[in-house]
Amino acid sequence: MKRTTLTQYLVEQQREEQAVSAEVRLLIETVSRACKAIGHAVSKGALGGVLGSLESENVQGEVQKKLDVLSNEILLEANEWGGHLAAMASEEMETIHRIPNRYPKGEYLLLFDPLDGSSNIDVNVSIGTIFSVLHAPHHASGRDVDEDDFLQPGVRQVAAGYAVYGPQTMLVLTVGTGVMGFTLDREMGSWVLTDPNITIPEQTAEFAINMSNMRHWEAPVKRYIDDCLAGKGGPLGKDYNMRWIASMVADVHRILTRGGIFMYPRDERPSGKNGKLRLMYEANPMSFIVEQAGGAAHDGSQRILDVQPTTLHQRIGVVLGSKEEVERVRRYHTEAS
Ligand SMILES: O=P(O)(O)OC[C@H]1O[C@](O)(COP(=O)(O)O)[C@@H](O)[C@@H]1O
Ligand SMILES: [Mg+2]
Ligand SMILES: [Mg+2]
Repeated sequence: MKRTTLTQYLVEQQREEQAVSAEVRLLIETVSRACKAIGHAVSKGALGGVLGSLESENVQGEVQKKLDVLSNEILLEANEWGGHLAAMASEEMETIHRIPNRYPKGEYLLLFDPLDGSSNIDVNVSIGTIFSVLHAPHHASGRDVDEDDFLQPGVRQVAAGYAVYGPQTMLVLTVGTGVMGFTLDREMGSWVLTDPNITIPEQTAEFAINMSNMRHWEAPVKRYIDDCLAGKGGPLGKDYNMRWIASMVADVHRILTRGGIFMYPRDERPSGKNGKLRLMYEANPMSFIVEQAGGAAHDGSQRILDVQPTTLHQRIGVVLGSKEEVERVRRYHTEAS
């Protein structure tokens, strides 16, 4: 069987499809190498001394796990010299990280959630890394990048992807020409294309939501989940199944594989009115991937990829997955307004 590696796929996207520049190709390869290193650390668990929490908190006031910080360092270090970057931004860093002493200035910006699903680290459940690539606006002018340069809507993403550290380590990637899944061949150390042209089935009978927040949800979300729970005899006319892993990467990966709807909606708590997930390095890359796989993503009203960010770490409600169900939730919101 002919094996296509990530490198071969990217070269083909560069030369034949002109979907990526040589710089983006190298950048993705660098990120994918960092993900291999993170996956390696994850797999060592207690033997590598990587489990548990630190004393520190990140910018969102969340206690940092050792692996949050280690993964952030691995990504920073790999990309400091390996890519054509002007700057990086991360869930774990308050401000942007400029690439020092580069001339000409790098053309791209990299954003990442170095370790997604932190609550699952110590219990040996799938976790991941999410990343997004943007152009650095005005890079030709030679001026230093600032935080405002990152505040671009998700439609401008040049590439997005995630690595999932589960029973298999996989990298799922889009450069705007569909979604490709690569599995890490640990013996060879290479990412092998195992899931070409991933598409999400339009219809589904599976939902993913943290039900413990039900009492805080807005009415349209409650209506949708009530309809799902009503099953065959209810308005949707079918029995639904539910899954919640509590790692966005793993939940979205399941949806890409077998369809479904994923929701972390904004809710009526003061702390929930803007949602929980982060727009720039969780919602945007995942929405780009989901749309490229034929699905849809909105925040309850607006398409996520059209949202104009105002701050680097802003949160947003997320509804994504199989088109028909995602559109149904949007309709429920419209009918309620
Ligand atoms: O614990 P909850 O409220 O169900 O939240 C789970 C969600 O939080 C997250 O873990 C947040 O990501 P981080 O671990 O990167 O902070 C998502 O991956 C997941 O969808
Ligand atoms: Mg996350
Ligand atoms: Mg994280």
